Amino acid sequence: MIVVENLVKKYFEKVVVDGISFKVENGEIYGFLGPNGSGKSTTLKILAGVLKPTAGRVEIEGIDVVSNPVEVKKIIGYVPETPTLYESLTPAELFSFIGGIRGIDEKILKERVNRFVEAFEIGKYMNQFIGTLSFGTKQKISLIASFLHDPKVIIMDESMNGLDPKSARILRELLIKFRDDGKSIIFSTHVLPLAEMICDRIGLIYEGKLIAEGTMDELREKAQEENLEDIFLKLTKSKNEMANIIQALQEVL
Ligand SMILES: Nc1ncnc2c1ncn2[C@@H]1O[C@H](COP(=O)(O)OP(=O)(O)OP(=O)(O)O)[C@@H](O)[C@H]1O
Repeated sequence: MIVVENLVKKYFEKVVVDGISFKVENGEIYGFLGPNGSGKSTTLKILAGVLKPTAGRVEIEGIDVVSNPVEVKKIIGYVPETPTLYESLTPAELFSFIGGIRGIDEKILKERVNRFVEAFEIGKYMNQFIGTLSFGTKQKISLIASFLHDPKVIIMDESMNGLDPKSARILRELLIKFRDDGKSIIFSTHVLPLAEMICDRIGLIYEGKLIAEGTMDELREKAQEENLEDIFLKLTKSKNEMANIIQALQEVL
């Protein structure tokens, strides 16, 4: 379970996360949506213990992220927006290294690696330097690296980016399985149909504030719109601007 209370992050004097609170239960997929620059990555980095908050509290499975970052890292799988991997290792070496530092039993590690490598079809790259691989392949390696220790809590920042349709589908099915296993999952995405399809609840962040939260039905009720794209545009006050912007573009093009 993830509990976020009155979270604030300032960069110098600029407030980019402005007192947000939410929970992600066990066995729940929570979609974290918002326009560019609204504070999603910053929030997810704080949840993952990568960044310190200016104020507020985050607990993961009852453990405070700020005072116990090492304990928290044992139980979370964090997939950053841009894969940050050791470019001079091969995927095989990276997974073995992760198995070592995470203390994963060798037999279990081998089984998990084989299963994920097969699912994401990266077998042919296992002995190639990560630095030479495509963005999408690095993204798959980053996902596998974050799942190998079977984390209770999964935090993913735009992790569908770069994945081909088959791998995106595999990841979607995997997230549903993780939810059914009782894990807490939070992910940010701009792929609204994906969020609409698999999220139990969605939080909408705008200029650092959580402006709406709920199930799809609750969001439909709040925005008086049917699909998530219209809900998103209405609640982020973009809907009325769109017609003017498109009109202005048509005049110059
Ligand atoms: N290291 C930093 N120093 C100063 N400002 C930063 C820093 N990192 C992020 N910001 C600012 O914080 C705000 C929120 O950024 P963040 O990356 O969290 O947004 P986001 O919602 O994830 O956006 P996107 O959808 O484009 O990925 C932005 O205005 C960004 O410029």
